[in-house]
Order: sequence, then structure tokens, then C-alpha cells
Amino acid sequence: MPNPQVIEHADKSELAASTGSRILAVINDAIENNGIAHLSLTGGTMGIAVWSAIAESGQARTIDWSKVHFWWSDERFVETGHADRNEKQAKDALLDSLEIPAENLHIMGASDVFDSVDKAAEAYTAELKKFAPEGQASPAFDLGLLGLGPDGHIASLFPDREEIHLTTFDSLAVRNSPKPPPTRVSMSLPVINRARKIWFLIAGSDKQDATARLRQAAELSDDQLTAEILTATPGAGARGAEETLILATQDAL
Ligand SMILES: O=C1O[C@H](COP(=O)(O)O)[C@@H](O)[C@H](O)[C@H]1O
Repeated sequence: MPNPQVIEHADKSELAASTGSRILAVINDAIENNGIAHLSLTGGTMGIAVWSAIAESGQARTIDWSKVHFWWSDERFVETGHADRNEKQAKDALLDSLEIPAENLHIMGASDVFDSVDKAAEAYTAELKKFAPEGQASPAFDLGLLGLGPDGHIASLFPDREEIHLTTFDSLAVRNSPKPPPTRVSMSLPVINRARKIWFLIAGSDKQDATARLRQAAELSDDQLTAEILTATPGAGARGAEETLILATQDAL
């Protein structure tokens, strides 16, 4: 896997606009080459800002959205329609305005649909499997978008905990998350890394320390990424098969 590369942007709006255009180019390429595109989305500030930027640009009309599948790398286990839901934020920003078949939206379970977070996680593991190529546990994503928390977390894989070390291709239940809301579902790192391209979207000076740790880890080969590094900075473990980009604002670097 190639080492991550940093691309600097002036500010949050430039980062959102240029990432929006890049995402549409990846979708177009995937549809042209394979007839289908699989995207794994992130929540968080920039994760949602890119969808708003695409909506404002008017570029969304160039895509055949019936060929695009949306997955989420994590979700908050609260009721459907709750403002904390990552899928709700993405739908409000853009997805609801597009003609996307309902079966293309692979949404992690909500607390009014599943009576436990474990069942929601199990159901997502099964959904990933349903769309996986023969012998695989999940689809290969054309693109995986990731935020990076100020503590170095990605999806709902937080530092100083066990979840980041899970080596199976599963979705998992996360309890007592240090960031509210406390109960979540997250893809495991191996599922996150089933992506051709992984792009970190990072904005704001509160991310400087985590971004610096991510960049240090970016210099290391896969073999040099120790359990200690992963525990301290879960984002250090995320790498795309073909490309990993750290798309960041100046003040995050
Ligand atoms: O809670 C979450 O946080 C991360 C990072 O969010 P950010 O606002 O600090 O960029 C996000 O990637 C994840 O999807 C979300 O559930």
C-alpha cells in the first residue's frame, strides 16, 4: 500500500469544494470502468461539508446516481431522523435531493429499528457480506472518506481502546464512546481499508496534533505500524490499496 500524501488547502470551503469535485471524478471513473461505484462515507464536519459543496456546485447532475452505492464507516446509535445521525446529515446536505434508489443507501441501524447496538452491528456485517465479491466479506470501496478527530480517531474507532485492533472484516458495536453520543456502530479497520482510495478530510487548528501524528505514521511502512502507534492514533492504520490522501486545511497542518 502506498504511503499517504498530504494535499494542503487554504481553508475549509476550498477543501470542501475541491474534494467534492474529486469525489465526482472518482464516481465517474468507477461507473465508466465497472458500471458501479461504492463509496464509504464519514460523518463529521468535513464529511458533511463536502456534500453541501457538491449541492452548491450544481455538479451532482452529471452523475447517474442509480449506479452509486453509499456505505457509512460509522453511525451513531440513536433513533432514525435524529440530528446526530451521520446518514441524516448527509441526506439533508445532498443525498435527499438526488435520485438514489433506496437499496443503494446502506444505512447502519438506528435505535428505533434494532433493540440493541450489537444487533445493528451484526446486521451491517451481513449487509456488507451481501454486496461482497465471492470469497470476500465486504465490497471493495472505490473511495473511503474519513474524518480525523482531534484525538486521532477515525469512524468510531477511538484511541486507547481495543476496537482499532479488531482484525476481522466486521462492523462492531461501540459503547461509552469518549465523544457523544456514547453508543455507535463502526466498521472495523480491515473493512475501512477495503478501499482503493482513502481520503482523510481534515480542517481546523484543533486537529494539528492528531494530523502531525498521522503524518509521522505516514512515513512508516505497513510493517512499522506498531500496536502502540495504532492505539494512540487509530487514523494511522487507515490506508487505501492504491492511494491514501490527507486532504487538509493549512491550519490543520
Ligand atoms: O464522531 C465522529 O467523528 C469523526 C470526526 O469528526 P470531525 O467532525 O472531528 O471531523 C467522524 O469521522 C465520524 O464519522 C463521526 O461519527
